Amino acid sequence: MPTTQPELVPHPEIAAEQQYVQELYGRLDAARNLAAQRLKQAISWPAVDPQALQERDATVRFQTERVTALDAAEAGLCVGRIDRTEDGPLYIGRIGLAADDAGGDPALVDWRAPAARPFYTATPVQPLGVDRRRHIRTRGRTVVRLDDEVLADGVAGSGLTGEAALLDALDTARTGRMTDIVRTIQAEQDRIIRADDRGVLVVQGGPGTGKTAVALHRAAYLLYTHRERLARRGLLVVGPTPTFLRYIADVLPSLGETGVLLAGLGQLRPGLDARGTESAEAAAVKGGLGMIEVLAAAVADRQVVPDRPVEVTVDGFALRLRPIDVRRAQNTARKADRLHNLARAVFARRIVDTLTKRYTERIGADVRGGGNLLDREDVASLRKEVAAEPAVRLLIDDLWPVLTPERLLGELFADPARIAAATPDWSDADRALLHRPRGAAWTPADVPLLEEAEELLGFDDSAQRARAERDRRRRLAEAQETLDVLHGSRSVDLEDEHLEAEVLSAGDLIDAEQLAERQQTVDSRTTAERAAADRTWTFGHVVVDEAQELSPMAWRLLVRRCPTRSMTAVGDLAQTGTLAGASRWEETLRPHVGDAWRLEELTVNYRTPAEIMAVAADVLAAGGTGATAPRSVRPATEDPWAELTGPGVAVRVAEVTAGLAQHEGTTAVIVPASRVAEVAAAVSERVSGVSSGPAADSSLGPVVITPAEAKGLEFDSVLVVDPQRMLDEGVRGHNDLYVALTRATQRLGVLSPGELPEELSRLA
Ligand SMILES: Nc1ncnc2c1ncn2[C@@H]1O[C@H](COP(=O)(O)OP(=O)(O)OP(=O)(O)O)[C@@H](O)[C@H]1O
Repeated sequence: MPTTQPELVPHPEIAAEQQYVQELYGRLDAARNLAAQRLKQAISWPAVDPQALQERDATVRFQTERVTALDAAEAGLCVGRIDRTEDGPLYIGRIGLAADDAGGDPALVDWRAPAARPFYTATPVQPLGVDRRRHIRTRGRTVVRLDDEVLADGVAGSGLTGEAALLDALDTARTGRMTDIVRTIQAEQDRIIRADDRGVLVVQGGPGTGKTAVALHRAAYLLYTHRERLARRGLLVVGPTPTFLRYIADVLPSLGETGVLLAGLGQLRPGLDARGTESAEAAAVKGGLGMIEVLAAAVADRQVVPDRPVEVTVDGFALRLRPIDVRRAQNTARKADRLHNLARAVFARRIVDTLTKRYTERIGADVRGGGNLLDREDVASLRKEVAAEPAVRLLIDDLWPVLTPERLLGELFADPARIAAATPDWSDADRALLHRPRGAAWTPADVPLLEEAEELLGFDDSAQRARAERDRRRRLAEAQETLDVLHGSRSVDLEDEHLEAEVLSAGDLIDAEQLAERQQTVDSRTTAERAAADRTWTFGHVVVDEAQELSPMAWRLLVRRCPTRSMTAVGDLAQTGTLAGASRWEETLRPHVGDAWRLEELTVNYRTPAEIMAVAADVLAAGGTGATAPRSVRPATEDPWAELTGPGVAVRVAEVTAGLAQHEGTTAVIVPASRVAEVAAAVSERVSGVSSGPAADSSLGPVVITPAEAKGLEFDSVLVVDPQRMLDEGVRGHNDLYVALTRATQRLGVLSPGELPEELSRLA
């Protein structure tokens, strides 16, 4: 059973632990000094050639990462210890530190190492060779609290690991930034964090069960366990919104991992930050797999066959192109290459051939009725003339334009006629959802479509490749010249002929090809930077948070970026807010990964106090999904409440928020989308530091946000406004209200202008 040592009565062993922890910090300082010294040395290495430069960059990067990881380990370096029946105590911490005796246990074991596992999973029923577990809490470098659990007595407890330390951590006021949970990871979470990385691991869990925490600690675990592979291929963490990404941004760095790419769905296309908004229905239509066909049809629609002959004038001769000529050129091009932009060259060649033929027929015809008078060379020069004619180029552009994904989609969405042509079986209502003015901002739902379009269009890089080849030849020629100069100059400098024979010239050591290669510049970007800039980059592992929100098209994009399917997806089907999001994991994943996925569940809610969760559970039940609410681990210190405000709801919200903002920690006012402006204005008048919308930041003051914007976040105080409208307005209204109610870590109030919805009768 857990024994908690109240802070006022010092634990008898606190001084001994302080001494050990002090020693650990001594080792940390030594490791940090060594890494800093090595970094300094590496920076001053002379980089005589690109190879040395590359080696220097790699060492600098390695030592920088080491220093960063050691710096990150400073806060809470040692998290606890296990006393093993056979082998004595083992200290667990944020990093591993070697002991003086290389043969024995390390002074500190990294929490991710296999030896640390019993710290998180040993129970009185299954003690795994552990007699006692001790959680050590430090402030700065000072030990302030010890919490012991005796496991050897076999008395089953609450099922929680280090309950006292856990509850202490959960009661801490929030700062608006998520923190790591290395000290108090629970057994069911540990199992998921360390699970095998093959295939897609889906983690389903209710609100507050630690899905985000688990996903991020799993990322850190995988980086530790498969360091080399993941350092090369990179690890991508996908979150729903920029606010959410900011909320989780500190966790991996605090675990010493800085090389991870965090991206929202709107940022998965390099060079684009899609933050446009659109209706839930439009996003749903764009998220369906039916869009694959629509895009293919939209591309085919840009390959035009005119319905009557067209004429083009070359050097005063009108040359005629019949629809059948274009159709033939089109068929040949489509057979030659699947990708529109690459097949275009074949199409253009066929059109130029046909026009050249017409041209030769016109000017080479023998007036006396004999054969064509032009020889091969004449025909070749006429062909050149046709190909260079601007009118011919324009015609080819009309019939088979070069398309970027942005152009294809922009022109498709802006033109109802194009939409109709690409969606033969769609209703007019669905077609109208795709329509938007030209130049409107791209939305997150557009990103998978732009990427899909890129797959269909391809990119004709022949000009780029030709340029690269020309560059290579130039470098080669320059290198040869350099070597020639060196060779020519050596006998001038050396008078002794014998000596000259013994001196190796540059040309003997290196040939022009090698020298040219070394003149190429070295790419010194980190893996994450290179991955972020390259749309063809494939990741070693992808972590998806709030995975229930992903549309089928978004899944398709992510699977393309991770062909090994080594993915972790965490989410909650009871919180799905988008129409295109998941209702069943099986249905969502099978089209993309077949059977290569498995499900794990988290069942304990660490965030929301039991009394608040009981209110949320009623809403969940009324939603009819059949899902059960997770079990809360702690009681509320204040009961949740509701108040009927009448029509002046915004003013009352402002008054109550001003009161809540007096408490320590963060405050959120969660409102239906149609009330954001009114409520945000009223609250801003009363309280300072208020922010709202997608960029809202609770570390600055109260935030006024929608349930969609609150997804994944948590706040000490939550005020839910107009629950009835939230139910009516959301496309999955019960899920929205459920999300809103479960954001609170301490206190919850509900303000309703009219009658409380039946679902909240517990608060009446
Ligand atoms: N083992 C743990 N020790 C300490 N705190 C924990 C632990 N597990 C979860 N928490 C805390 O509980 C809160 C909820 O965790 P998290 O946000 O990861 O839950 P979630 O399942 O992603 O929730 P939601 O579905 O609402 O987004 C966080 O403050 C997190 O730090």
